[in-house]
Amino acid sequence: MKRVEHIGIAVSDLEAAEALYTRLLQVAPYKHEEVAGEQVNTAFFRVDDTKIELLQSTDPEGVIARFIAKRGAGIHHIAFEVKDIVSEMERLRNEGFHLLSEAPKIGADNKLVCFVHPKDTQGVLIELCQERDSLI
Ligand SMILES: CC[C@@H](C(=O)O)C(=O)SCCNC(=O)CCNC(=O)[C@H](O)C(C)(C)COP(=O)(O)OP(=O)(O)OC[C@H]1O[C@@H](n2cnc3c(N)ncnc32)[C@H](O)[C@@H]1OP(=O)(O)O
Ligand SMILES: [Co+2]
Repeated sequence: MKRVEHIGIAVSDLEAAEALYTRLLQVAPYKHEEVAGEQVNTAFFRVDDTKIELLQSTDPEGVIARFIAKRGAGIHHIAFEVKDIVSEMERLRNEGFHLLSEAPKIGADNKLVCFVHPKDTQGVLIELCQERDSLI
């Protein structure tokens, strides 16, 4: 794993959360993107060499909506950048971690992503991500 690529934060009102993080970080979001496959709208802020990813559900039954219903808004996942997501997935499977997809999925910001079940990681949802342009 190379570094923390982003921290995902589940929010119920993206516009209000964006305004708040803009005030907090003193920087505007550099990007908005809908990821239909994950049923989310996102806004991204740069913080040094990492990012904050705000996530609002586009579906009342989506994972972000369910997370907020159960736990309230807040930190949803930590994403680690990896060099080769397929081999990292294989390594983690061999280590006994339960991955939430068989293969990498399309994420936001030009990434391939996959998730490790929070039950295997002390209650923290972990995302792996790899830049799509850097595919090996
Ligand atoms: C924008 C695209 C991409 C990117 O490029 O960065 C993203 O970040 S997408 C982010 C949204 N997508 C995902 O999170 C996909 C992976 N997540 C899942 O598949 C599910 O959320 C889950 C982790 C498998 C949980 O789903 P499910 O089992 O259906 O939900 P429950 O609500 O029943 O929860 C079961 C259990 O797990 C706890 N939980 C749920 N989410 C989290 C979380 N983020 N962190 C920690 N724990 C979590 C939940 O509280 C339940 O616990 P118990 O109540 O104790 O059973
Ligand atoms: Co993410």
